[in-house]
Amino acid sequence: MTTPPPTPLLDQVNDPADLRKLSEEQLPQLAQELRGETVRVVSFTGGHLGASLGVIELTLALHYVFDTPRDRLIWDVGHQAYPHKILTGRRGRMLTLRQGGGLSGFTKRSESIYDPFGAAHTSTSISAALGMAVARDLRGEDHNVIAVIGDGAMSAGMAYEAMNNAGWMDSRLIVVLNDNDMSIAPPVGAMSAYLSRLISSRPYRSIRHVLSDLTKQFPRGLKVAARRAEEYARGLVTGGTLFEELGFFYVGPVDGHNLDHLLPVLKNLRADRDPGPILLHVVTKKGHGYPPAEKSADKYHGVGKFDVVTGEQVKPKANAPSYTDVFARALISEAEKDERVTAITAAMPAGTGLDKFAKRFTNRFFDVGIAEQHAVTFAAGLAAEGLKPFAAIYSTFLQRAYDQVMHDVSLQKLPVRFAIDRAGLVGADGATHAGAFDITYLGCLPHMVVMAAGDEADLVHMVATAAAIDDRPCAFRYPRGEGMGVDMPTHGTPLEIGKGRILREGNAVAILSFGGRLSEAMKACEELAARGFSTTLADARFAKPLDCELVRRLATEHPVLITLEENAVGGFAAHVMHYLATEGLLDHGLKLRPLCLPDIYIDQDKPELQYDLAGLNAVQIVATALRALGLDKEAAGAAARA
Ligand SMILES: Cc1ncc(C[n+]2csc(CCOP(=O)(O)OP(=O)(O)O)c2C)c(N)n1
Ligand SMILES: CC(=O)[C@@H](O)[C@H](O)COP(=O)(O)O
Ligand SMILES: [Mg+2]
Repeated sequence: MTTPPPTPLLDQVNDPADLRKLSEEQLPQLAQELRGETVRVVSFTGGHLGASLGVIELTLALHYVFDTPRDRLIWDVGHQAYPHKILTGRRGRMLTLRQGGGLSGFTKRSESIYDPFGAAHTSTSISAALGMAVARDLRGEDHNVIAVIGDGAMSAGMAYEAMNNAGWMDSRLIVVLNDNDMSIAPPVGAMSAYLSRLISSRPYRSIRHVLSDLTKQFPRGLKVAARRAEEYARGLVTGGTLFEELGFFYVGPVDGHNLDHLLPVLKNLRADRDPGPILLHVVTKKGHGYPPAEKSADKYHGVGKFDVVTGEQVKPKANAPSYTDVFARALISEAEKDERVTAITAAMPAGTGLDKFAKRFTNRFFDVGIAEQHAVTFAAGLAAEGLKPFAAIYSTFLQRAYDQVMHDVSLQKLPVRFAIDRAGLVGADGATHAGAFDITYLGCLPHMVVMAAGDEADLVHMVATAAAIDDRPCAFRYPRGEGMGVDMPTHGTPLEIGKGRILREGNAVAILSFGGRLSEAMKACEELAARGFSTTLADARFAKPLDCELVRRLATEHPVLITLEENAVGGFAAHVMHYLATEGLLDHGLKLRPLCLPDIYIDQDKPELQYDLAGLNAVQIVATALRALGLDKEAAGAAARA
């Protein structure tokens, strides 16, 4: 390990109050130290490096000028908040970032008073900031509220809903648009093109111009009125920027890496007491100041551990293809057979594997931006016209689009196929990104077929099944990470709808698994067999329609039935229990044990440890079975050996 470069200024900064003791002349050096420290930390922990490197100067300038935490600073997503964490008393814990018991990879209210609002899903910051600004006004207080939102996050409906509301209200609010011309992938959409035009039509101002503009700009009301009068007089009725038309006072674009520009602008915004929202357009570069990040296509959006000198990332050797890759390949194969197959992502082309689909079928691939709600209804429109849309959306992000799934898809029985990646616990991203609820929120919708892949081969068949289901919507879920290493089929074959499969037969215990815990269920069966208990293992494949015949058989032929799923209470087990109760199959002594995610939010950790906490690993399945068989002592012993 090389010795980290000295950080004499950063060492003096435990919190923003220390930062404000430094002179402005010292800030460029501090920025350099902060950048080096951010790179160093993430080289050990992995994480969202590129976004953080892009806001080093902005973070320094905001904390230097504003009186945080009294002034509220809200980072959209929170994935760019590593330098903010370093400056706000968390430097000593940075090496625990994204690890069990450590710092979250996002902003989190319970972590620091400098995190006034938690995040991880995009585009919430302006709404939250407006709420805080209005609360301040109602209380008669006078602090500032600042939201920092990226250009990618600006593509989501929620950001526009918030601007629409803010522009109409009188609350004093500062929105910093951090425009690095990147989302996770290159940004898409008309708004992105508009921002580029805005920047090229208004090149950076020299410091002399910035200052003189700002002096002229305040008080804002007068400036706006004067400019409007002049525009109307000259017949320029097209108005100002889109933001101005929405009621914001637009300032910029400003070079977000130039402290000589940022500081005076921010000081002016701090001094401004006029009502209404301001939008400061700051232009930055994702990955700025770290050459390997600047050169890479994704600007080091999300990285594993890496070598600081070369930038080379440590990629653990894969033992099996990832579910995401299997899905992408299977979908391409379906698209080769049927030209109606189309694919939609909401700004996650690489994460969902659809970047591969995009290369092969450019015209049938749609990246709609960070806009899950639109993605779903757009898919509904495609389906209404007879196409076969696959909306590939992470389980956690599909939560955004619930009404669209219900109202636009399920109610109209439109055959949209939901490819739900990141089902279950996801590791380092923690609770915000866990796919914990989709079986519940999809399983209760009429018409919806809900499948979960027990292994990667079955995922191939589920893609084929989804392509074949053309009279109603369906969803298939699969976890983050590698498959089980099973033999892969050469092509997908549609499954019989609502039919599960039996993988091994026994008589003491039945395990009915739905989805990605199948491998743990298999291990549990081996362990139970070693203890002399024969187990039936079934893979339900469908939560809806449920394989009632299979459930009935398992319930009537075994004294103990365990259901297993990576979803919260109210998911697969609820369907099984509902059926059993309705049919009177719980009236004769069956010991039913539903194993699902507990009713808590599980923070970041290694997935296997998260599942330990959730009680969904093989040892806990075995302990559950032994307890149900009345072998409490053995169960305790089995659990203790974990
Ligand atoms: C609702 C939602 N959809 C998708 C994501 C995944 N995601 C995280 S960051 C990001 C890109 C954000 O781009 P931008 O706001 O420009 O920030 P940058 O990374 O460029 O700083 C995306 C798509 C998410 N966190 N939340
Ligand atoms: C911040 C964010 O929401 C994404 O970058 C997310 O962390 C990606 O997760 P995966 O690594 O599972 O694609
Ligand atoms: Mg961006």
